[in-house]
Amino acid sequence: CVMRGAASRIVLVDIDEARARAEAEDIAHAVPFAASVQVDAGDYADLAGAGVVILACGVSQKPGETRLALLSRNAEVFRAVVGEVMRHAPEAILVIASNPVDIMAQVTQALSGLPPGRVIGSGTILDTARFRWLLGRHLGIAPRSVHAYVLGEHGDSEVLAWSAARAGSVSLESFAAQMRTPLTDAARARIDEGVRRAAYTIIAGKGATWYGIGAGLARIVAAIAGDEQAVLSLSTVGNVQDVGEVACSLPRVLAREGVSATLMPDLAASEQEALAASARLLKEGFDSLSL
Ligand SMILES: NC(=O)C1=CN([C@@H]2O[C@H](COP(=O)(O)OP(=O)(O)OC[C@H]3O[C@@H](n4cnc5c(N)ncnc54)[C@H](O)[C@@H]3O)[C@@H](O)[C@H]2O)C=CC1
Ligand SMILES: CC(=O)C(=O)O
Repeated sequence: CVMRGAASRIVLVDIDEARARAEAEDIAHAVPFAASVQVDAGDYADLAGAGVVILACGVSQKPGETRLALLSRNAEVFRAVVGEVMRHAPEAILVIASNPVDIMAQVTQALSGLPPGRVIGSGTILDTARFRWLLGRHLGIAPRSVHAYVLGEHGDSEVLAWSAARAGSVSLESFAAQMRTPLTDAARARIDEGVRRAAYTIIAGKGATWYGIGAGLARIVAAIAGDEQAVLSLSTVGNVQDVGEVACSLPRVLAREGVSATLMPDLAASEQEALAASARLLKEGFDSLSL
């Protein structure tokens, strides 16, 4: 957020106050090279007047651990945190990053009582970035010119929407024919694995993922602050594939008031089935909690 000037003031609140102070100071040292942002550590009262509150607290995956395995521990953390945030920043849009992010977004919506469009899980914004990056590298074009989305869970059951993907303005099949860059089954499988397993690989190597999600969260904040009507793959509560009320990612329109609309891509039948299965898994996860 500092590097792209997505906010005028950032307050870090953490149960570990020494860590919050240290992170705030370290980040503040980037300010002279970036945007004029005031960065401090604080407590919940310092969130008063915030336009956006990002919830990234709780536990994270150990190497090999799934995101879903964090559910009961992070639901416990959110029971304590969401009430404090609502008490001090009732007007804020809540952006959720903690995993399993889709279920944590639904937990937050239930605990806060906010309208679904004002509680936004970062969902597959990061997986979509990974997909665009890998596709762009394979096709030899800039990731920004790849229009492709990952849908459903931010996790093992996620769905890469190959049939709706576009390179520039054309389908992947047309791109392959025009540019002589075949997208073989083996290449698709490699890209799928690279997207789906990215967090496991990075966590095995360095313990956590930081930069991709940081950039994704800053993109979300910028779209809200700039009232952009940007289309991003985000997780909010709604009925998906007739599964019932569940939070999972679809391309959503995001602006100052939060998510205002959802754009269901044209999917192949197998992708629709995979999306329904992913949504069912997330709903079962949420239903297993007693809030
Ligand atoms: N949605 C996504 O794409 C991504 C999600 N994540 C998730 O974000 C979460 C945080 O990850 P990291 O920053 O790597 O973990 P971390 O362990 O470095 O930070 C978590 C922080 O939460 C704080 N915390 C714990 N309980 C708290 C409470 N009750 N009140 C206030 N603060 C509390 C801890 O003191 C710690 O500083 C994890 O659940 C992780 O899985 C991480 C990367 C990407
Ligand atoms: C940790 C995580 O959820 C990710 O990097 O995708």
